[in-house]
Amino acid sequence: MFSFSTTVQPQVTVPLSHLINAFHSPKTSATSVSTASIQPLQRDTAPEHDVQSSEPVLNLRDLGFSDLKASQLDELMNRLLPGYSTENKISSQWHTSYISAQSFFENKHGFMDVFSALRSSYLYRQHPSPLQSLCSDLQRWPVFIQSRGFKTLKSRARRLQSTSERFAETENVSPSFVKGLLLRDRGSDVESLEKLMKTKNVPEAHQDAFKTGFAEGFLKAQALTQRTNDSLRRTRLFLLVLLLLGIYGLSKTPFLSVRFRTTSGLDAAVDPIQMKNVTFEHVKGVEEAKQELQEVVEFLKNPQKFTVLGGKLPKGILLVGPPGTGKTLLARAVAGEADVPFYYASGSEFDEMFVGVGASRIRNLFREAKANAPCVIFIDELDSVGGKRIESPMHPYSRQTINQLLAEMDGFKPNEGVIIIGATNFPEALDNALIRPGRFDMQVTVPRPDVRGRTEILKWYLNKIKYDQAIDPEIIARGTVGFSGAELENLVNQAALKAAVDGKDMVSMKELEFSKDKILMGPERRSVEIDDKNKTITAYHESGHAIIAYYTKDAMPINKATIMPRGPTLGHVSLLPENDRWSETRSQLLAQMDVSMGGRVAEELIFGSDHITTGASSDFDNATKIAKMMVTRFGMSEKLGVMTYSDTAKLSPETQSAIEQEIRTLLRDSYERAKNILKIHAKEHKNLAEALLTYETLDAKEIQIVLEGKKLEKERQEIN
Ligand SMILES: Nc1ncnc2c1ncn2[C@@H]1O[C@H](COP(=O)(O)OP(=O)(O)OP(=O)(O)O)[C@@H](O)[C@H]1O
Ligand SMILES: [Zn+2]
Repeated sequence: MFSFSTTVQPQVTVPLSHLINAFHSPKTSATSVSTASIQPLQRDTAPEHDVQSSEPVLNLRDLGFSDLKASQLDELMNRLLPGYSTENKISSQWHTSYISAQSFFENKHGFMDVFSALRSSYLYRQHPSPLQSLCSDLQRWPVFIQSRGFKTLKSRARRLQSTSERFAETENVSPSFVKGLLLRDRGSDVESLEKLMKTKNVPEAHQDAFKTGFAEGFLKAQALTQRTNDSLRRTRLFLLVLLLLGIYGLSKTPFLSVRFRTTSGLDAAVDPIQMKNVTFEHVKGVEEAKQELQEVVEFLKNPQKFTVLGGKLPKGILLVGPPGTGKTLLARAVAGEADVPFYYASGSEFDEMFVGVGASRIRNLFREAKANAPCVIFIDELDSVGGKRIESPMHPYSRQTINQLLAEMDGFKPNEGVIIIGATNFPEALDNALIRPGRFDMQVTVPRPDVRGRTEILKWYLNKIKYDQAIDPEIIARGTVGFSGAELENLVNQAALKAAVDGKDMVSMKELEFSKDKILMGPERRSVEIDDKNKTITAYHESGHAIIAYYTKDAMPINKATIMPRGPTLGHVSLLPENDRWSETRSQLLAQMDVSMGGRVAEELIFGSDHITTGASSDFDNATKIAKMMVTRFGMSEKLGVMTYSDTAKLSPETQSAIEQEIRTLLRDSYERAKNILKIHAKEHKNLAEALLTYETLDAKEIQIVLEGKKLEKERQEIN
């Protein structure tokens, strides 16, 4: 029998795909409750990594949690996966615990917070590999804390809980291991926050915002924490705080009229929020959605006339899309465009432990709204009230709540002028009754913005700060495939922070690139001493990637090369797709593989095969992933033909080995191609590596100058 105790070291693995599935599509599970599973495994029975399924596994032991006590482990799991509970554990060799997918969704922001903290934590640097793959999977998620001005008090409280409190209340509340995890070198900063709040006389009402801002700022501008010079730090901190307050103020101004709805108690007052100031103008890069909603606006402006003329409208509209893409903003804009009241509710508010509370809140909400029609009712996180998890023990009264919602929706006529807008990330999770005609029967998709949308969003947020006119937002947009509106907003904010910290009076391309890299790769590590030998190896390694990218026809254009350590990496080369790529050609895929190979090939050619380093492991991961996809999914292997092989574990041993053989061949050929190019361009390779050693970072133009054999005139970067 295995039990959690201080002597046995439990190895906890969380199959990432479970989490991601739980997050993205609860329909993968037929049952109503369970989806995500956490499996604390006995060490000697558990494989290091789940090779069979080849899915990325977050191995907590690898993360440095090897000496956790049972209680600490539970505490940690609770933080990572709210809803995880010890009681659920089955006492068998394989402990399995299920958490409700629902509670997982509801806490998604908290969950993200933990990961963003993890990502910027020292652990990331200490144990890069598992976290790295985790983070790259999370890249398409909002892996940082979003600052939003207009969620309910409840969700704001939740956010506070998950960010600033963790920092601010370290002394007594957080168990010490969490402190070690999240606050490794921040102890003194937390103190200075308290001090600062006292000395600056921050008014009570602003303290929370101040704290959140502070904590967020810290996660974001982590470079600060590594300064050693105390007085320097204090000035910078002060600047940072000023800036945060500035940003806070800015974000408040257009929405001054927002009032938060309180939701405690049965008869909670329902206050409409007048959305005069938010219009479609404020929502960028979602043109189709805006067009579809235009009709709704017309209707709200004059419901009677609209219906007399024969216009037909659904009562409910479902906005579907990933987090942070602007669903809430769009709903507000609909109300704002039509100049009608906006009632905000979050699905999770209706989810109550007590009989009738959720249902009565819904009743109140609709009563108020109908009395003030025309108006918009917005229900955020609709899936958490209208999900399929009927009769689950975790949510005993949800059926009642759904029924009430259905009854209310059926209970008024289309021409009464009430429009209900629901938002969800997972339409599949919704109860079928909700999406029947006469209810939420219109779906509007709010996708992640494409390159044009991203450019617009960046421009929009840049216009709120001081920036260098030479900035080309499109370049940043091209390098941020998959970012949501909220993420782009954060990118601009971080750039502004960085500029303030560096004492600049405006944001330039440099700060934008900086914050993009930081979001994608973790903070810079200027303080890390890297000896000359390693620097030289890194310079040749990175130049290797760059040379291959430069001289391979179908490779993406180079954006930048650097040997500045960042996150777990010692340097990197970034490439920019010319457009968002919806599909890729065989030769583009091969080019990507070749570029990945460039680093190791360079090490081998320059320093000899005895001196190759471990630095190429993620390059090989990349190349292998591509090769595997080509063979098993894209039908790009002659030997295996145009067939897809999804579950490789279930294939016959012969097929498995044929696949492996093909992948190996693809990789070997790629390696040879890269070697060939580097041999031909040995001179350029050397020049580029030397330029990197001198200047540390080179942009696309500078790389071109070096490779064309011209002289590079550039200010030497100071490396401290
Ligand atoms: N398309 C966009 N244009 C401008 N700003 C945007 C856009 N998308 C997101 N944002 C910014 O990000 C913030 C968060 O977006 P919002 O809350 O509307 O997203 P959401 O889709 O409702 O997310 P969630 O599903 O997490 O609730 C907005 O307040 C806005 O500042
Ligand atoms: Zn590399």
